[in-house]
Amino acid sequence: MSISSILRQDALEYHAGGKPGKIEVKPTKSTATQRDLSLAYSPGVAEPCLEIAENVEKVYDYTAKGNLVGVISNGTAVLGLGNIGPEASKPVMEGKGVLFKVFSDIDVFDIELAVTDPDDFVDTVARLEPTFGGINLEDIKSPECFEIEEKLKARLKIPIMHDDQHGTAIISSAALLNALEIVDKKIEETRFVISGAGAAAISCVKLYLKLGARIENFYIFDKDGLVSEDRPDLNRYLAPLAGKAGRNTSLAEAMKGADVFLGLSVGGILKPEMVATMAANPIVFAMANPTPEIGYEDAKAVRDDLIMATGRSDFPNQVNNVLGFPFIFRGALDVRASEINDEMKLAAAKALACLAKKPVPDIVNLAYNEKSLSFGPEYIIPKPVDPRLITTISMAVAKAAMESGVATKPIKNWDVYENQLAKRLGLDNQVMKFILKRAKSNPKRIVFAEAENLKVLKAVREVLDAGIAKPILLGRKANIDAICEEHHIDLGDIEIFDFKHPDNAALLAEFAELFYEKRKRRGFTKWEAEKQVRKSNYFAAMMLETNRADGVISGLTKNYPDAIRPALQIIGKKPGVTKVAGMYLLLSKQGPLFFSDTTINFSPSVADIVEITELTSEAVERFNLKPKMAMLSYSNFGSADGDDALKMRAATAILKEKHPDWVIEGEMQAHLAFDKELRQQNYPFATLGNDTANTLIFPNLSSANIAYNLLKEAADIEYIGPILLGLRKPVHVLQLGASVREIVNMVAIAVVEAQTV
Ligand SMILES: NC(=O)C1=CN([C@@H]2O[C@H](COP(=O)(O)OP(=O)(O)OC[C@H]3O[C@@H](n4cnc5c(N)ncnc54)[C@H](OP(=O)(O)O)[C@@H]3O)[C@@H](O)[C@H]2O)C=CC1
Ligand SMILES: CC(=O)C(=O)O
Ligand SMILES: [Mg+2]
Repeated sequence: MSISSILRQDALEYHAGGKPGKIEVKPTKSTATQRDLSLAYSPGVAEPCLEIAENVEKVYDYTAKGNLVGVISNGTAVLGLGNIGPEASKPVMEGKGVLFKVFSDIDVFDIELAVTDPDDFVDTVARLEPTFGGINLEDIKSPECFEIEEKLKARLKIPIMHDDQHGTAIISSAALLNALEIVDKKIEETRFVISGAGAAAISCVKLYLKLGARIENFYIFDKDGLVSEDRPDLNRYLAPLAGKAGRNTSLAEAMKGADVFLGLSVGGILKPEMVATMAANPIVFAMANPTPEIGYEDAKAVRDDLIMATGRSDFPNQVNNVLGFPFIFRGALDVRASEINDEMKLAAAKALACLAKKPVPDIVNLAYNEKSLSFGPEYIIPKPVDPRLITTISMAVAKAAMESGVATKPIKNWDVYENQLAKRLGLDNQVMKFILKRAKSNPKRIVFAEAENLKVLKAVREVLDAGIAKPILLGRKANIDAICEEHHIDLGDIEIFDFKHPDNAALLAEFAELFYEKRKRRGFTKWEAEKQVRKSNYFAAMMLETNRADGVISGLTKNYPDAIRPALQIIGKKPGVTKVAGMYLLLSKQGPLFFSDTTINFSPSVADIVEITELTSEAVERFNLKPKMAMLSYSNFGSADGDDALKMRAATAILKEKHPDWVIEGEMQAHLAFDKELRQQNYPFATLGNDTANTLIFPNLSSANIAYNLLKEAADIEYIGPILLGLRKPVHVLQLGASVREIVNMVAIAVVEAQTV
């Protein structure tokens, strides 16, 4: 498998385009004014300098050191490309910087050193200790890399890790343990063939031995052949790993009957005919980059019982140290660990292996264009884009650092730490966490009107795992079971209601009668009523109406007006309410934003706006938030007199009078809802006061709908909705194509609503 010429051109253009390279330095403080500059530099900068001079630990308070990692190489073993020199290694080191940033929010200076002598290398790096919170050594050839790491660890008090050794060992161990579990083999009895006897390979072998593998079961090859006792050239790192088989044993011979092949050498050296001779259910990790020892498809073509992994992202099972280093360093930096020790490495490997067995978040399936990743031969290890990696691995590493006594700044509150980690990737979602917690405190019966659907069934599994509701599924049992079986979804003994089954004829008749009573003066005949309640979303609404369920989730496969109709016809509005409306929640970086009415009322009157705002305020409070409402328009506090401006002005006046304690202001342009300074300068009377709005009320459906759709697409903001307001009991209609996560969120919202009905 070679890199195609198109890809080569793409890669070169990618790196050369715009500003050459992949990273830049960005200030984190305001530099807009002369005053800012005086603080950032002279004279202000002298103050933190003096503080640090007095107490060197304060460098963590006043500089970027605590979040800064040096990625340092001399270019002697760059990927599988060999000794190509420090300049040629720079794209890889910049790349590593990018991965540190996007996966764990760690800042990196990449440093390429023109030095190969181990002692010179150590002296140079040791002198950088004041700059960095941690040091990631990268792509340094063996055996020098071992000596370099050992000496630096002895000299420095910040965490240091040679990633090609330990990152690779940790990640491949997690994948190996899971693969062995799938093929039901014991590591003690597993026979390994290792291609490569360098930094990565030696470290992997050592960790596998710690996990229970036996040294006599290893056949390790380098350029000169088998690492065997009869070789006089073995260095002090390799000699203890030498086997008894003669040095002339070939790779092909060793592969016969082998259980595991691990490639950490160069591309293309493993032949399909060798894979063909391996033991039953063989495992091949061809991890050389960018070209693996054998291509994924070439290996799979000769063995259909093979579990195959590579270091690349374009095939299943990417076993690459990117799954480790960002999160290992995150955990180590956060507890200000003095080193990265074996306990921390093993904790990372175990956490990673466990995570692969948990249900895969939708966002990961989406990223890989997969319908349903789940633990098995094609998914032995989580994907690098999995948003749970940061919390799972970093917390495990931080805990292990504390337990092994190397943490100088222990974590005091793990919930707070978990939130901080999630926030680093913009995953902070306090609002939904609150709703999920509240739902769990008193789970309600939620009926899923469209249960013969993969996404719904996956959501139901998550709902069961989270304990937020008692799901009832409407659909044919055989169909639901078939989908679950195909996608390895275990729903246990969940209630499945095959409502059209002859056994349920009496219930259907009862519902038809009730529906007829409700709608006979709205033109429905008995025959039509019987027909309607045989539709799943009518049946679900009937279950809710007759207290056989506490909430309904429907709509995923229907169009919105069709899906909402049964709720309006059967459940109807709350007493005293004349309007039903739809609200969206956007989880913006600044915090949650509620938009209303995005879904139902085309051109609401002043009275309608008042009612919609009241319903919205009540719903926002259910999220444990105080509504701070901006009544939006194109005019500011009477600056224009168009119909919509007048409408929002009048509605604001009524609401202010009715609810004097509310935080509500208007009419105003959308930016004023967020720009406190501008508002205070020009409209100091505006009672949003020192706050920014969290609830936006729009003058009509077009503006609300356009605004939230624009934001969610252009600004890539996660959203939840539409949340129906004004119904007597909780019914929520999903948007066509809603994701599993959105469905789960809607269930939680329905449960919390049902708790207060
Ligand atoms: N997927 C992942 O996460 C990772 C993958 N890797 C990959 O592993 C490989 C090795 O990296 P690293 O250990 O850092 O580098 P090293 O230079 O330390 O080791 C390379 C090893 O490969 C051996 N080798 C080279 N050519 C052959 C050959 N034809 N047959 C058998 N052995 C050979 C070398 O033998 P000799 O000692 O005789 O020179 C050496 O032992 C690279 O391809 C790298 O991309 C590395 C880290 C992580
Ligand atoms: C992934 C990595 O570090 C390597 O291939 O060298
Ligand atoms: Mg590397």
